[in-house]
Amino acid sequence: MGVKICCIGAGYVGGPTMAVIALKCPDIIVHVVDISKPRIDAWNSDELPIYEPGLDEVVKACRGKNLFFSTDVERLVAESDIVFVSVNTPTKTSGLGAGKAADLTYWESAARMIADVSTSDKIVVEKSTVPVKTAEAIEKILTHNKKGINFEILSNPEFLAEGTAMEDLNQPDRVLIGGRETPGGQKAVAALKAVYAHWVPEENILTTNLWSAELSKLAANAFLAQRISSINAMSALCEATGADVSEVAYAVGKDSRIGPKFLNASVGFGGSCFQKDILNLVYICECNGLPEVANYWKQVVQINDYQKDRFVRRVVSSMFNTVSGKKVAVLGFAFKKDTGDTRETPAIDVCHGLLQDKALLNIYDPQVTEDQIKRDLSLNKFDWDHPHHLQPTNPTTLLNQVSVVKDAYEATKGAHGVCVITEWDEFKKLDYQKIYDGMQKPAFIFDGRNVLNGSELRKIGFIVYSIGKPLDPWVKDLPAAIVRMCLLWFPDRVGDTSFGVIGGSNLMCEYGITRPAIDEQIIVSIE
Ligand SMILES: NC(=O)c1ccc[n+]([C@@H]2O[C@H](COP(=O)([O-])OP(=O)(O)OC[C@H]3O[C@@H](n4cnc5c(N)ncnc54)[C@H](O)[C@@H]3O)[C@@H](O)[C@H]2O)c1
Ligand SMILES: O=c1ccn([C@@H]2O[C@H](COP(=O)(O)OP(=O)(O)O[C@H]3O[C@H](CO)[C@@H](O)[C@H](O)[C@H]3O)[C@@H](O)[C@H]2O)c(=O)[nH]1
Repeated sequence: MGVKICCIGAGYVGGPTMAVIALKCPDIIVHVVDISKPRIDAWNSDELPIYEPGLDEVVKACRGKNLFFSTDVERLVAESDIVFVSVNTPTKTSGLGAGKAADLTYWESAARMIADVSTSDKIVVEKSTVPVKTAEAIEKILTHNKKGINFEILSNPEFLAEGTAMEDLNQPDRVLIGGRETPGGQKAVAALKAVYAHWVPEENILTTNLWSAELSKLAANAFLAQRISSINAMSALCEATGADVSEVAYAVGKDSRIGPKFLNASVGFGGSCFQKDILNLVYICECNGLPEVANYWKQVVQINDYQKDRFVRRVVSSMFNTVSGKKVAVLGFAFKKDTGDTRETPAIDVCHGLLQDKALLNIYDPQVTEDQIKRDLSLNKFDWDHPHHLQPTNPTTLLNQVSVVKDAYEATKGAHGVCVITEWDEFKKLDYQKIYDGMQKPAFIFDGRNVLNGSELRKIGFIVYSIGKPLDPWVKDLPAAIVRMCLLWFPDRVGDTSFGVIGGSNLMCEYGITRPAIDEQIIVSIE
């Protein structure tokens, strides 16, 4: 038998990554360990803890042969040659760097445990996404008890995307391994390279120094998210000008220097990585005395927040500036299709926005459970990224306004509006005539993913809003009416471009409304 691998953290990264290593390297024994017993039990059952196309088959093929899931963390770490660490690295919620910096509590406790239980030399691999220079701190922890054991630390960030994890792992664009430029460091790099070389072509295995590898992970996510924020920023301009964001994205992406990928305008990016990693990058820039660089990347997250907020405001303003007591169907809750993962999904912010305007939500997602949805709507920002059993919940009465239902037809029945938040394929194939017939009129559809055929829906009778597409006359005329009314209310502020009106529930000029209160929630500035 070859080397023994142990991976600490049986999550979205640890589980699939180790399953593929086990599949491709029958000579290697792979143990995946976790502090969460329910998670390990699920990995050992027929109902895996995560949904990822193609994962079941690989786990079933290897489990019990050279792939094992266990809570016997210390023993299995002690017995291994290579230890991957793939634990949570959430955003700090308090103290220095709160709201930005990475919280390395779980990483540090894993490193201390490795140092304490080890009786033989080990290669310790950073699989979690960590701030650049983390390896230096980890090295100090690993060597603190001076037992004469040699630890070599490597950075081997993971680039898989959820929903396509198995393809990404089978045929990675690249595998990145960073190590110390010492003979010991280079030997460790070669050992890890030999594992991936079982199936990844040599030219796709990149080796760098430790800091380049750590930073490349944050940089790659920042670049990807930046493309989405760029096209989303354009989507707002498209709506203001009559351009179509899909046409713009196609035309821009045809430039081979730019390329077509990651230019789909959306209600906003979600997922456990982009926001967290960019905030982490921002913090690192600030700590290194680079506020201009920090502000540049911060804007990617700010545009994303703006996009989610803009979507909610469109929904509310289109539906006569109030959704109070109205049923709104939310189709999709996962942060993207083909995953049951809801971490940092834009659905959470959209639902919160609508709930605060007193909407009654009927939520349906093919892969997300009612418990998960209600939990997500009750969690404070950033608390989702802790091991499940350590997440603090925050009971909220807003949940009284939420129903989670079993299919899209049930969700839309009797609804005033439908919001498509996740691009699940099944939403493209629904019988929209049937949905229209069952809804209140006028019936609204807000397509946050541009997956529906707007002109077909308009023929049925829907009022349609699609991100970054020419606006339906109904949607378009509303803000204009509000501006006109505002000019009457505040004639002294004409020409003051900093001035705007809220989209609060009492505002709809052509429906006999009262003068609105002004607050920071500006939706229309008066030009
Ligand atoms: N999800 C992704 O697509 C993705 C992709 C690339 C990188 N990453 C990074 O990989 C890391 C893990 O992400 P994830 O999505 O797999 O998280 P996850 O929450 O799904 O899994 C982490 C697991 O680690 C376990 N854990 C925490 N502390 C532990 C400890 N001391 N000992 C044993 N187990 C412990 C938790 O119980 C949990 O099951 C993060 O740093 C993340 O940023 C994630
Ligand atoms: O054109 C696009 C592409 C994506 N998204 C959204 O962006 C988010 C993230 O999507 P994606 O990147 O496909 O999924 P993740 O699983 O979050 O993967 C990202 O984050 C991982 C964790 O770090 C990295 O490993 C991956 O390389 C990186 O793609 C999702 O909400 C998508 O809907 C868009 O809105 N428009």
